[in-house]
Amino acid sequence: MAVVYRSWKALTQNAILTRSVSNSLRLYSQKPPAPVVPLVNVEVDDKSGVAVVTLNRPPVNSLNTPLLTELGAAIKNLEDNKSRGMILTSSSDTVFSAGLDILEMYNTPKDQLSAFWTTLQSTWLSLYRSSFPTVAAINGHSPAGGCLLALSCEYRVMVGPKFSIGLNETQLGIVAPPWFVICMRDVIGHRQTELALTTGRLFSAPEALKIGLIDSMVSNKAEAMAEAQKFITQFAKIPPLARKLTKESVRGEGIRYMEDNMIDDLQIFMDLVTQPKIQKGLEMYLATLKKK
Ligand SMILES: CCCCCCCCCCC/C=C/C(=O)SCCNC(=O)CCNC(=O)[C@H](O)C(C)(C)COP(=O)(O)OP(=O)(O)OC[C@H]1O[C@@H](n2cnc3c(N)ncnc32)[C@H](O)[C@@H]1OP(=O)(O)O
Repeated sequence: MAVVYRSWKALTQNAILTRSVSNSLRLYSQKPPAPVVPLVNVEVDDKSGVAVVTLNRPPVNSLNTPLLTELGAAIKNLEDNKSRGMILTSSSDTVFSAGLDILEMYNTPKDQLSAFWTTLQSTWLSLYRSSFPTVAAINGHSPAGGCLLALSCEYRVMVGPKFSIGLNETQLGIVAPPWFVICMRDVIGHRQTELALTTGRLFSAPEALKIGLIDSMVSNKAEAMAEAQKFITQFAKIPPLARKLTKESVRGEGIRYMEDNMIDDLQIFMDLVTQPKIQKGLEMYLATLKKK
């Protein structure tokens, strides 16, 4: 028995030695690890104290769990540091955000699907109810979840005329949840929301301006950033607590909806999105996106 033990031990030690030599050799032959690039960049202007939060997930800033987690953490950090304001924009020249990452909803294990949706819920809530002023500088297309992010800010400046924005969920055979609807309705009103959402319409920037979906149209990102700064500057003389409580009061319906219905909302999402018919629809939509 002792002999067997000794030889087994020798064998394992030998294996450890061989492994560590080959690991070292592998280390020498490997390229250095790629730097970890943040999915969300935050730059705070020293003078104004305004933070520019840039979505940075090429090619289209589709919102997956890691991106939403980073965005949520960035907002919490600004909240903790009593930020003067936040401008949300994109590192892409043509896309603000392509909305939710469809790959997070297609053929996804239930635990991941649930983590994805709860991350979206909590990140959305922290953006929607943030105590500091928020502006979306929409420097590219902004469908569905991208439009939701923009709607959740207090002011929208969009680069036009060629980019589009809207809640196009019905065109994909899915349904914009009630909190998406509340955001849209609070910005463009009940009638326009019903028309826009039932048809899944995407609006060009001039059309969006006409119905009040965006507040301003500019011709490039620099102009968008300047106008966003200007919007935030007007709050310099407003007492922050009065501002925060007023914002919470105006946005009370959306905030309460999420606080009271987080679990039901998750359950409805899971039930709906895992239906074979919806999965087939998402598969076909992904295929059309890839074929373009
Ligand atoms: C009663 C209550 C019920 C509640 C039930 C809830 C039910 C679920 C609710 C879910 C709500 C969903 C919200 C969403 O946001 S769904 C996503 C909708 N998004 C879109 O429709 C936009 C799709 N994308 C585009 O239209 C274009 O990509 C865009 C105009 C944004 C940019 O065009 P561009 O030509 O610049 O880029 P490409 O189209 O070539 O795309 C590049 C690659 O990116 C991939 N892609 C694009 N969009 C997405 C996406 N949203 N998710 C994942 N991947 C995406 C695209 O396939 C290309 O990939 P490849 O490079 O691999 O080909």
